[in-house]
Amino acid sequence: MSYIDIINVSKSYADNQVLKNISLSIKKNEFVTLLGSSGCGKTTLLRSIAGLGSIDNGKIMLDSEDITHKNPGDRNIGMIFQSYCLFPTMNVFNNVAYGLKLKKEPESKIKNEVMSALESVNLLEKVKSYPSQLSGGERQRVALARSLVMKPKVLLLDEPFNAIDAKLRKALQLKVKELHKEYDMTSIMVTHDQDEAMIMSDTIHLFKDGVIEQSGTSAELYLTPKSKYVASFMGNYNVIEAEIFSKITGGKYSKEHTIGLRPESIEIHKEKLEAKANEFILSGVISNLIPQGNIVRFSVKIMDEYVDVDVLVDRCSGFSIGDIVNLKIKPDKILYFD
Ligand SMILES: Nc1ncnc2c1ncn2[C@@H]1O[C@H](COP(=O)(O)OP(=O)(O)OP(=O)(O)O)[C@@H](O)[C@H]1O
Repeated sequence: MSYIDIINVSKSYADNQVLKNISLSIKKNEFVTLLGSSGCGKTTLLRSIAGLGSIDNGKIMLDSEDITHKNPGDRNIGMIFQSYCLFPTMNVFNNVAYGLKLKKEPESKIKNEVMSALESVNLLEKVKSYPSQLSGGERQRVALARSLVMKPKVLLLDEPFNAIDAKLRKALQLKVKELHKEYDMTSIMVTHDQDEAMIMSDTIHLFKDGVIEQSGTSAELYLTPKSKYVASFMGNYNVIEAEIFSKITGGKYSKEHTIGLRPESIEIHKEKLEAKANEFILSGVISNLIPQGNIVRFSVKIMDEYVDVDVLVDRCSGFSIGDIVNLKIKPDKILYFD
């Protein structure tokens, strides 16, 4: 049973059609990400759900109610933007209390709710500070508390961690997930960062030019991408045209296909290998080694092509640039795209 239904939603700005008949369903308490490259329509859809932008066609349902034409203030939806949007002349307490004051809630209730929201985001000690006295991460947490205090049914997050450094970003991502559960919310986040989408989401909707290219869990999108586009977006797939794959493997692949290989699914060996049934053993030369945290990415030149292979950092001793190596590719690791 879905909680939010986006039904055949379309939107154009002049002759630029930004949303092309989008439909998707979101369950209660789900954490959903709208993922895609810049300009593909994610924010336009998020703003339509919030009521901050109109749509040309279609319907938006929330908890079985048609909210397509409802005022933003009547939707019980909270929104957090990349740019925080805090009031610079108000201290943290008053920024967070703003919405409750507008609703003319009693003073004692406002105080309790604000302090409890600030406690949730670990900011009690900054209650009297002004936005200019806070770091980017602290400002974003104030923005989060300001939304939480209104106890929205739905929380919308538009690239909320963009302006925050990598370490704090991780901590805030986990905090938001924790609060999403604690406040019993349904959350929809827009991002162009696939790692962030994979860390946070129950379901990812990957957009491409105003349509949803694929929806699923992060594992589904990563392991079974339905197209070359999804594979390139979700991971660091080697995407190889059939003609070239036929050339380097000596096999025969239909020209209509493109081959996808995940770098971590390819084995790399210094010693000579015997190919078992349907396996490929390809010889090449290491042209580059790029450390990437817990893995090292090897770029291996085979004829005129480069294939990326990921190896755990503690398994790469003994390999150097210029070494001749053998790659083993198992048949069940090969993906075929039309
Ligand atoms: N108010 C507007 N008037 C005209 N065109 C607009 C308006 N808002 C957005 N657009 C255009 O609509 C397209 C989609 O914009 P949108 O902000 O939804 O993309 P996005 O996927 O969220 O991108 P980004 O990640 O860069 O924010 C873009 O081509 C953008 O220039």
